Amino acid sequence: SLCTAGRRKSVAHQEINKASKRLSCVVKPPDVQIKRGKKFYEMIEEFRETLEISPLSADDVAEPHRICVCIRKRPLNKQELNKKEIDVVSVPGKGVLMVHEPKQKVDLTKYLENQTFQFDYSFDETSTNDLVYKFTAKPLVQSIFEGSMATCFAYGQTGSGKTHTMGGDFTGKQQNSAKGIYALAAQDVFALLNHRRYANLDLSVYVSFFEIYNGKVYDLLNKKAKLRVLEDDRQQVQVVGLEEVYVSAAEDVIKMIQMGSACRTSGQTSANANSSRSHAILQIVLRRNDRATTLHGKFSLVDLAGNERGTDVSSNDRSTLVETAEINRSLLALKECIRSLGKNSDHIPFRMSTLTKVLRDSFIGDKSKTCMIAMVSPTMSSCEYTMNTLRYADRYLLVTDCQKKTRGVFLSVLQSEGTEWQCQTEWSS
Ligand SMILES: Nc1ncnc2c1ncn2[C@@H]1O[C@H](COP(=O)(O)OP(=O)(O)OP(=O)(O)O)[C@@H](O)[C@H]1O
Repeated sequence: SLCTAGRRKSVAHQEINKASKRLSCVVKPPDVQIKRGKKFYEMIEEFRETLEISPLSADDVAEPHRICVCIRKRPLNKQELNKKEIDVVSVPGKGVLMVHEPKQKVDLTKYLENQTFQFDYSFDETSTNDLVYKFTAKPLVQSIFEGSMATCFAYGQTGSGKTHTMGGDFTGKQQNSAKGIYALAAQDVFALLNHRRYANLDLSVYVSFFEIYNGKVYDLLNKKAKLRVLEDDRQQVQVVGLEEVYVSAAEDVIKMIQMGSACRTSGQTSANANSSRSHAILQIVLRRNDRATTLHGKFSLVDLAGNERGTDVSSNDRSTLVETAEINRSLLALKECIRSLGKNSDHIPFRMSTLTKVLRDSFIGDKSKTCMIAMVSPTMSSCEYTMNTLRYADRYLLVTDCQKKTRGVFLSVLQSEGTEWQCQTEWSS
């Protein structure tokens, strides 16, 4: 249990400290840089041996959630392995993720700061897209047949695996679009459409795919046409002229994804490689086959802009600053809207950004359901970005009306600093 993990943690701490002291007395490192890295690596390995591991399996049951917050750690890649980068993230399972942050005291003694975060589900580096899908988007697909407005977000720093998760993995330059959450969701939509339980609803499936860059909407199924977002007097938000393509099979959806993704990256040079600075939104829409093609349910799958821009203040290029401010604003708005949804609040601050405006439907009413998959890179060099992601997505901060866990006492100290949230989390037994 987590309580045991908590107790073990302090014991492990002492042992690790002892071990590191011994090492530092006896071993004189010839190459400080490498030795330093290695020592942290050893400390982390020793700590890992004390962890109780119970990874999520495909046989586990996906519990229904109105708001589900998950974390996915990607494996170290080839370049990182070549550079002998250290993996500082552990996923023991049961929704827990730990970061082993290397620290140094003023007297230069090294120690690990082990921070624990709790989510609904945590996926380790061996998890497949299929497994992630089962616990995140799959339950939402079912819900749109019941009339829900569902959203699934991929959040994280550039290179942490958002596109891999949503759009599918790459073998060389070729993306396996059929293996991403977009495609897996599309396959299930058609499976359910033909299921006898929903057949009498007489529904058709439509797809739209668009991008939000610097607060502007671009249609990825119509040559990146720039579209306007309007709100009528009944507060209904409309993206004027957005293509909504009728699809009759999952393969059609995959074609649209490939077309849209190609459109998204076309004409990009390294100077304007904005795909990781824009939000991509795929919408799978269910409409009744009546005269008005009445909306029945909608699933929005969102590949969010890289969040590291939020901390990147080194650039003084004006367009980058504007871009950064816009990304920050939309991610903060998203967090506020999910928080309002969690509190069942009447006030949804959706006007704060274009992203939340176009997703307004998804934040109102008891039929709204949402899932956030936060991605993290495992390396020591991305530690700071990883901590930012974890703080953003921490279930207890994102969803404030959470139930008290009986397994442990959760302490969280919230401190608001501008648009940045800072927190400390600990388990105590
Ligand atoms: N779970 C995983 N297993 C194996 N490889 C992965 C995994 N997640 C990501 N990768 C690999 O890591 C690299 C970066 O992933 P990806 O392009 O999905 O990141 P991203 O977060 O979408 O970045 P960007 O914001 O720049 O689009 C890719 O080469 C991808 O194939």
